[in-house]
Amino acid sequence: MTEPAPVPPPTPPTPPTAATAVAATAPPTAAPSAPAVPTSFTGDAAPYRGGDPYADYRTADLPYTHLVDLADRRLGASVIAANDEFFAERENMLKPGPAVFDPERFGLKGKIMDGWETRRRRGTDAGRPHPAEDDHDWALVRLGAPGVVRGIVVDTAHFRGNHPKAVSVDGTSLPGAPSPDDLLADEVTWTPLVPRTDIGGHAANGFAVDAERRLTHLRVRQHPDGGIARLRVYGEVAPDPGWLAALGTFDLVALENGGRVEDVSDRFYSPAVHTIQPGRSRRMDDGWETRRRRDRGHDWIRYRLAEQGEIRAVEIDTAYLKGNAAGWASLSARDNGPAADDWTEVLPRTRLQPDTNHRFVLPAPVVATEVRLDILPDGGISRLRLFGSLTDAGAARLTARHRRLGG
Ligand SMILES: NC(=O)NC(NC(N)=O)C(=O)[O-]
Repeated sequence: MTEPAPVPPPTPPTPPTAATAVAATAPPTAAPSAPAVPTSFTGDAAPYRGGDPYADYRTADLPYTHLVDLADRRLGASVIAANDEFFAERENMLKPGPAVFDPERFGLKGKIMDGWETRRRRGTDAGRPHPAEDDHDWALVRLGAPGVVRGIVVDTAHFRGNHPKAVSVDGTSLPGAPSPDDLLADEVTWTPLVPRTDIGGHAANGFAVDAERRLTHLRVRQHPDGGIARLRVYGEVAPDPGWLAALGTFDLVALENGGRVEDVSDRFYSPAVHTIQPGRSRRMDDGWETRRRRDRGHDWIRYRLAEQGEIRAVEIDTAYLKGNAAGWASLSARDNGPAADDWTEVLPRTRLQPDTNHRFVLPAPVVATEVRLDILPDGGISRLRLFGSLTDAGAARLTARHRRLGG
């Protein structure tokens, strides 16, 4: 079976976040660029003058936004501590979707901002009213899954005169579930990901990251103070091979286990990566939904497994897709090798029901590194689960990668 021709991604109709804005136009297989290079945004944005607050938002196409956001709250990321959050809570930084701005909303402490915002720093006395050169605010972020960071977006949407002058970001890797105090201890070594760099207000400030290490936590600093609307940390999940070996059978395509979406026919309503997120979908936009097709084609997603695995059981869930669930689905698999283009059908075209989890035991285990889901003719699914275990070769490669990344 030959792979269907991809349908080009559409232009999103509404003003999006930095992350979704660039995701919609980024090439799906672009390689990350090497050194940490800031975007060109610096300085204040103009004061808000009414109308669409995103009209003068500054953003750019960034080559790493097709990767998974390791700081996605839905993957389990959390801002576990910050030294100050006087004006706005640190947790806002990891919310999915664009930051919201309502010019009329004020609370008892000031303007309600959809981001993490600290108070204004002051100097020591009347003769030195300005903050010292090294004064800064910090927040500690636990990644949703340990991984290698390829790019970071510090989104200052709506922070026009109160964004930080500069930011810096460092990463570390600690086992287990370290507390904020554990992370703040002197002996923790931090790898610089983004050196202290001036950034712009009301802008998607993007940084390519060159750090070939498996990281579990980030330290975000704003110099000397200010507000950050959203933090996106793009990269590749690096699962713990010891954990996967202990589990034995697990979901080979789950994001948290190192599975990923390689390409997809349609990104119109929701990203295909939703189909491999943890847990069951909770509403329609938590799954993957395509446009209504008016041609004779069909939609599809191509996935890469955590490593070479043996798939034994499959779940295709259409939860919350009721009038728009895929009509039929089929699954094909291929294994890396000389004939890597040969797809083998492992689940024949099968009728799907709306809002239903469908379970299939495969007649024989299927060894694969990639899987393609075809849905006919269009519509959506909420989750795909591919249960099985790693082959010996897959487990060995994963262990070697883990060691290479300092795990
Ligand atoms: N207009 C403001 O946003 N002012 C202050 N911030 C909030 N959130 O009120 C400040 O000092 O940056």
